Amino acid sequence: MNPWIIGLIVLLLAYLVSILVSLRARKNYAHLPSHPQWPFIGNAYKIFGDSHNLFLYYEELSKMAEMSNKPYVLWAGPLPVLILSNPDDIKAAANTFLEKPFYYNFAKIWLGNGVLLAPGWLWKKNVKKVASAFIGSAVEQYQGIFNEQAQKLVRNLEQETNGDFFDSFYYVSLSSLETICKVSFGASKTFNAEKYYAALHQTLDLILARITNVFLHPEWIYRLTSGFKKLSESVAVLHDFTLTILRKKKQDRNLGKSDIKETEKSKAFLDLMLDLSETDPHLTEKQILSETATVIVGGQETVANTLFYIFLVIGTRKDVQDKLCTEIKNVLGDRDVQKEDLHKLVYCEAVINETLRLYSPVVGVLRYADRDLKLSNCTVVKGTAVVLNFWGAGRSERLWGASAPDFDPDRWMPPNVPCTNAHLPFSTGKRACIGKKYAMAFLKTVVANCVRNYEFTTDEGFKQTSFKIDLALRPVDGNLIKIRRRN
Ligand code: HEM
Repeated sequence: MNPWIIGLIVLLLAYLVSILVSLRARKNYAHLPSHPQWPFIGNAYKIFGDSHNLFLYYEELSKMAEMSNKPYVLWAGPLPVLILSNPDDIKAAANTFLEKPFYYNFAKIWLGNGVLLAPGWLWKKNVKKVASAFIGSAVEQYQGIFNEQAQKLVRNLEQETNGDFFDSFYYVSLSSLETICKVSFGASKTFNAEKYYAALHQTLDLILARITNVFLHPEWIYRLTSGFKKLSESVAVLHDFTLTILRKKKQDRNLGKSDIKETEKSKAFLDLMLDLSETDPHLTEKQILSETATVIVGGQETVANTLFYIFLVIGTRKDVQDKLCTEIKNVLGDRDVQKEDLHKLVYCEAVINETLRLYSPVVGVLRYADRDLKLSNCTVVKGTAVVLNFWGAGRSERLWGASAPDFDPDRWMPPNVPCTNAHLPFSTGKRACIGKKYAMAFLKTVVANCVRNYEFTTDEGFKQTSFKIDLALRPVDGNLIKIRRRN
């Protein structure tokens, strides 16, 4: 028989089998909003294209879910992906499902089995150890680093006070990277933030390029590409930084020396991991490398994006900057931020929360349903990939009222009662962010320092800007600000 005909029959049979396997899910999800399906690829045609196209689709499906108040279903070929936007559904799924779908594996070459990517059983073993470096009392010890870094950012921004519009992303990225690296590595002399940043961004870009190209998903194909070679090289740069510092620390420990100076108030994340590894055989050098890379990426990209959006939104609102200035003056005057000040910066917290509600850097996360779960409008069928849609929950007019699209920090101020149930930028449930306390303390410290030194103005283009989903939410354009020294 003609080999083409044999190939076609095999393909058809595979297609029929996949339809049969997914019959139960198809029946369960038949009443949910979706787009028309194409043979073989289902709705996957909706996610082809660039990261801007991906955002437009995400926005469209979020609106469909909002209007119907039901989950949206996407068929990635024969595989169902259920997008949950209702906070109760999101919470139920986040508390039930520990596993992550295979898409996360594309970052394993870099983050290994660190807590972000680890299978459920390993995550349970390690999460408390990693999280112990970011609980309240540990974060309080980093306040000196936060002040130092915020002041450095203020100094770096000085060169942009010539009245021209500029893109603040590089400045805030470097600042958040240096901060999380100081917390992770301690005061290492070998750390070069610019070199680390270049490798980090090349790594993120290459992983994203793979996620958005289904032809690169099979491992054996990807390994034949130049992208794989480049990714291996940039990951090697990142791992070498950590390994050099880790091995030096180990050497010093063996010699009974410590590189922790008397003046350093906090213990670096790596030192904490090394302490724990003395009694915990699971904390191998490889595992410590993965946990450190995870903490650095967790604490860098998200924090940088949040600061970037804060500067953009406050630049459109002089009244918000005036209120921030009054609060900063009343709580701090001209002095450094101390840990006792953080809870008093109430309006500053409202500005951060409102920015995160509208521009959550992580628009959604994925979980793998390893069992059935009953929700209000459907049953999640085992084998489904579930998206927890934080963007949809944060912008829902049903939950936040008609003013949901507006930037309004006052909705967080008493006596107003915000819909905290639908505010999920740090995720929720078992695998939620462990860095929230760190993030809020650092963000407040930077905002206080920057706003008391500069007045921000945003380019008009920002109001019309659209977004793209490049792992984190990024604007397509219109992302420029202007700063002026305050008297
Ligand atoms: C505004 C800042 C931040 C935002 C919006 C944010 C958001 C998130 C989200 C949505 C997740 C869940 C990811 C998933 O389920 O796939 C997550 C997890 C994580 N974040 Fe953050 N994060 C922020 C800051 C930080 C910081 C500062 C650190 C470290 C110091 C950090 C470390 C982590 C880690 C280690 C995880 C994995 C937790 C686990 O799976 O157990 N994050 N973050």
